[in-house]
Amino acid sequence: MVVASPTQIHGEKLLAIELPVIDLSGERSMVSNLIVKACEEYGFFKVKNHGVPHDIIAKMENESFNFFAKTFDEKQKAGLANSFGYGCKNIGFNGDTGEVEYLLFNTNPLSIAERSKTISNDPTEFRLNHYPPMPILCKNKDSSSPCNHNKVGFGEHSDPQILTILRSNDVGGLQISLNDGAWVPVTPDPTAFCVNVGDLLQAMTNGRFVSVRHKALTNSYKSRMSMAYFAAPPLNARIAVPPEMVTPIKPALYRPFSWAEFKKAAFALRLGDSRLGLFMMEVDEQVA
Ligand SMILES: O=C(O)CCC(=O)C(=O)O
Ligand SMILES: [Fe+2]
Repeated sequence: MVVASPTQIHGEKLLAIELPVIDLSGERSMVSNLIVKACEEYGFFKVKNHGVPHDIIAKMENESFNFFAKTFDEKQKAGLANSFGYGCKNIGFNGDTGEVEYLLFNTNPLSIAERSKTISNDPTEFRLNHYPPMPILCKNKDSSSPCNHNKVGFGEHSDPQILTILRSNDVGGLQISLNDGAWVPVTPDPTAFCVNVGDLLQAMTNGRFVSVRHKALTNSYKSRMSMAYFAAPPLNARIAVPPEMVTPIKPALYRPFSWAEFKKAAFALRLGDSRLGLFMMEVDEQVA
């Protein structure tokens, strides 16, 4: 790991470190060990050699840009961003906003495959995020360097599901948060996928894997396009830690809950709120 000293920008600590990149074509047990280590250390890693053909990804990116280039009225025909639809600047239903527009899909079992109905009654979600460039007038007119401030596109949050797989074009903006409050910018790599642990996986591993907090910033010169697939269980799935992960030194942190219960709680909170906090055991309830 390359450790750099943090820089301070607008009162925030930025840290340039190399985040784990895992080659999925490697030997299986070695790949598993690297994934576990990355999930414990960061709740985040990139994968290369994932096997998804480049032309399919390029076609999706192209279609995404075509969609977002349409007029606002046209885009609104996709409907409101409920389980499927178009959203602009508003994120969720509790007043969170950002410089982002997005298209949300339910990966509908009917259109994907009849068969998936048998394994899920809560189709997982898929989301396209478009962060248009946000030009900002330079206050310092004498400055010869280009003005490149960043605005918040998607505010700080953790993903509620089990796992997120995200791919972006070659424009940066994604940052992940480390425990000490420092932010690590994720170098964009259109050939790789970013994988991050969500809240459910943190609960299922008794806090061993971290649901990483992250955000996306805009820049003043180029659009960022990201595609995220959120893997979630069926609504009635019971989220609980396997008994072997509970020990006297590491007692159960969360009470068991269903994904439906968790989703309901998440909808009532703001983007940046900690949802898992609502499901934490009281200290006197924590039994090994
Ligand atoms: O666009 C990005 O890089 C982050 C998007 C994100 O965090 C999300 O859609 O949950
Ligand atoms: Fe996210």
